[in-house]
Amino acid sequence: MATITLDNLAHSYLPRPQGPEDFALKELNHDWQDGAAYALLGASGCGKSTLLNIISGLLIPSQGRILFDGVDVTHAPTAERNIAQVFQFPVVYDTMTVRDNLAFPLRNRGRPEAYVAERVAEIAAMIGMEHVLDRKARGLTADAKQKISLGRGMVRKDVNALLFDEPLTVIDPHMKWELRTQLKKLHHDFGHTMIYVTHDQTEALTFADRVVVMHDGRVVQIGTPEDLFDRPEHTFVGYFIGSPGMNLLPAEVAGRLARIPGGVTPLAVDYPTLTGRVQLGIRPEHLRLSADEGLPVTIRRIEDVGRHRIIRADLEGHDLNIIAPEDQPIGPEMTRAVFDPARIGIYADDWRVAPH
Ligand SMILES: Nc1ncnc2c1ncn2[C@@H]1O[C@H](COP(=O)(O)OP(=O)(O)OP(=O)(O)O)[C@@H](O)[C@H]1O
Repeated sequence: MATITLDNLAHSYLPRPQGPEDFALKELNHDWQDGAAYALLGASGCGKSTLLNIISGLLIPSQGRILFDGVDVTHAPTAERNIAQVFQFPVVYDTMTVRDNLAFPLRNRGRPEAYVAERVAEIAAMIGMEHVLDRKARGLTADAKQKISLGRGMVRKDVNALLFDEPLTVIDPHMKWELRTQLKKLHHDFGHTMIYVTHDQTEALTFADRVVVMHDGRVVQIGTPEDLFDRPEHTFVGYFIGSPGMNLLPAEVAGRLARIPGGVTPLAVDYPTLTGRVQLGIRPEHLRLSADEGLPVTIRRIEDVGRHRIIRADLEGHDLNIIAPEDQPIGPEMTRAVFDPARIGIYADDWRVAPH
């Protein structure tokens, strides 16, 4: 395993980039800690694959360096980086048996056959393919082939890092959950440095110790799933994480009060004088409906999603989502929304503002 350092890294696909907007990956400094499980999360086109390809050596960055345990590998080819990769679609040898496919990376490195057999058995059990080890890969479903790809990616214990690029796309939903749990267990048992690219927040939040959220070519926050939920550093994180995401309302902040559509709501802390576009952010979980306190809302729709209800409301022309417990009665007198002051975040030009 290795610590992977990104040093002033940036990438533009254009030969002569003029400004930040020409960079698919904007300047980034970060250490991926040895043995940690990271998810790289963001919407399509935000630069996830660009970053992963730089780490794996498929792409040479136009700026900065990448180091494995302090050694500069910026220009080293993939083969020299000692990493295992699993892609979105299966990469298997059709004419080989499942067993030989799984054994391939180990035999390639000249491991003794007894060790190969032991590891293949372990991995086959993990991906639930013990019973088809002697079948040829040809003719297996895409789902089964992708499990082989995952198994092949994980069979070596001595890699610097394991990189996954949306590896569960072709896997059926039930198996997805199972494989994600297995990957997490594998990480726990072997302590590989893992980087897992996805645009699916559930996948990222269940798999990773640390989630790296990317937006528009920039890393906007690196944190635990709890950090991302409790303290989104950027409005994109607030909006992208959560179901539904954080509510954002235009605001004017003075001391411990925020003026938002519908009136004034108290804040738990003082803020400095703010410039730029100021917004108040609050998660639907931290709002509650009331008959007599808070700001006036119009309820448009109530969705029952099992564990709780999502109330789609309107606050002076702005959407406001509120999550209410399933057992809370919602009568016609519940026409106000109460904001929990301790859970409000204030944002200026999309970045969270630290209170005084
Ligand atoms: N080879 C390329 N040449 C030019 N532009 C590219 C190339 N590859 C990616 N881009 C652009 O760089 C930006 C980031 O793309 P990237 O594939 O890294 O995003 P992503 O988050 O992985 O998206 P997806 O999930 O759709 O693969 C996009 O605007 C994309 O159009």
